Amino acid sequence: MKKAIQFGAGNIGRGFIGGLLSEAGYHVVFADVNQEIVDKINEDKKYTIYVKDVESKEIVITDISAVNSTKPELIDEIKEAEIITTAVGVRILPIIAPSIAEGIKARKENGSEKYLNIIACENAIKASSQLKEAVYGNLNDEEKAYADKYVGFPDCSVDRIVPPVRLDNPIDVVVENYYEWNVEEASFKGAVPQINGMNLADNLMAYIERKLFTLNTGHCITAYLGNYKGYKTIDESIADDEIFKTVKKAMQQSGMALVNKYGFDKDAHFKYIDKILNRFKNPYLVDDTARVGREPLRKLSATDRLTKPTMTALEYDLPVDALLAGMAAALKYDNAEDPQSVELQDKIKANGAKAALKEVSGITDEKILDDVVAIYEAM
Ligand SMILES: NC(=O)C1=CN([C@@H]2O[C@H](COP(=O)(O)OP(=O)(O)OC[C@H]3O[C@@H](n4cnc5c(N)ncnc54)[C@H](O)[C@@H]3O)[C@@H](O)[C@H]2O)C=CC1
Ligand SMILES: O=P(O)(O)OC[C@H]1O[C@](O)(CO)[C@@H](O)[C@@H]1O
Repeated sequence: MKKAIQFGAGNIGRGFIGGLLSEAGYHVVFADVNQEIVDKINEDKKYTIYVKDVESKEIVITDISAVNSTKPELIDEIKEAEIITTAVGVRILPIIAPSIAEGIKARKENGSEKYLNIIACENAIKASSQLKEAVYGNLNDEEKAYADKYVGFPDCSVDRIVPPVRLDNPIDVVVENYYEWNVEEASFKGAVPQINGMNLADNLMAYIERKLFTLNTGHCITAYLGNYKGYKTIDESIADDEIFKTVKKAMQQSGMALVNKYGFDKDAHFKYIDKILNRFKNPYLVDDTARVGREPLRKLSATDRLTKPTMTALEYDLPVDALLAGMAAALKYDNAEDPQSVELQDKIKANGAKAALKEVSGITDEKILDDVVAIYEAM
């Protein structure tokens, strides 16, 4: 039996990566802290992915089980796994790293010469490399040497919109039809697994930035502007012509930065942007602005979807006004249920918008900070 472990039985875990692994013939063990979900997966041993788009379909995912990721059973599962994937959120990676390290130690103690590949499917730059660093922090030199030989950490980009939906069965999921999962071929250890839907790539940074600074840039600006105007969902927000125009312009400004940086074909890239804007309009997905805008401190940080494309565009002397409008809208994001939004608003109240943005984004260019604040104050 080929075994895969999917850390995080949430939306992407069940709605995308876990589903692909199961369809590729793996027995998928979901590892999660949510005991209710763990129990339900073990009880049903299957769930349904509802694809809701222009065309709808249902895919039943089978040959699955689950384990509580805080329990010792997880280590036994890691001993037998060929592949580990994560979709837990980038800030959770350091929390799961010690268990993964324990699993690697157990494999070494068993004298295992089986390869293990670990792919962090998170919205972040080189998330698997980040996880590797956290795992290696829990290994001694001998264990690191073992991991260097047998454990791969290929980076990836992961793209499918899977909003949380309350269905009668809590482990069923609703997804869009589109998906794209690009994984760095050269970093696999041992034979590269053949998984339908997993695209092997060699220029991963280009794929990661293409996705993060196009879909995620446009998506969060839609969320922040939509929230500001009182819309609840992404499709409602993008139907507002003023928001649509700002979002499209921001994606094109980020796009021109990518075209210059990576030599992408401009026409093809602008078509990619239009396709993404159509995905935002999907009326069958009820995707809250609060989900897409979640954790604004992370989204405004130096390497993420607002600041990084802006700084790249500036390096090439390209216009950035729509991206700055997106940042201003992020500063306006005020949601008492999102701890990072509360922290952001506290920082703004304590020190002003300019100082808060400077601290959160790492931007030191006074003119850019002033331009964002001018838009923010005019809103
Ligand atoms: N939902 C989406 O459309 C997409 C999400 N992503 C990325 O995928 C990642 C997960 O996002 P979602 O699936 O939306 O979130 P989610 O909140 O639906 O799922 C996260 C899961 O991780 C579990 N978890 C939390 N701490 C854990 C731990 N210590 N050990 C094991 N499991 C733990 C949670 O209980 C939850 O089931 C994020 O990095 C997100 O940026 C990427 C592309 C699309
Ligand atoms: O999961 P994050 O990084 O908080 O951001 C939400 C984003 O993730 C996605 O769910 C999938 O890429 C997008 O829909 C959205 O832009």
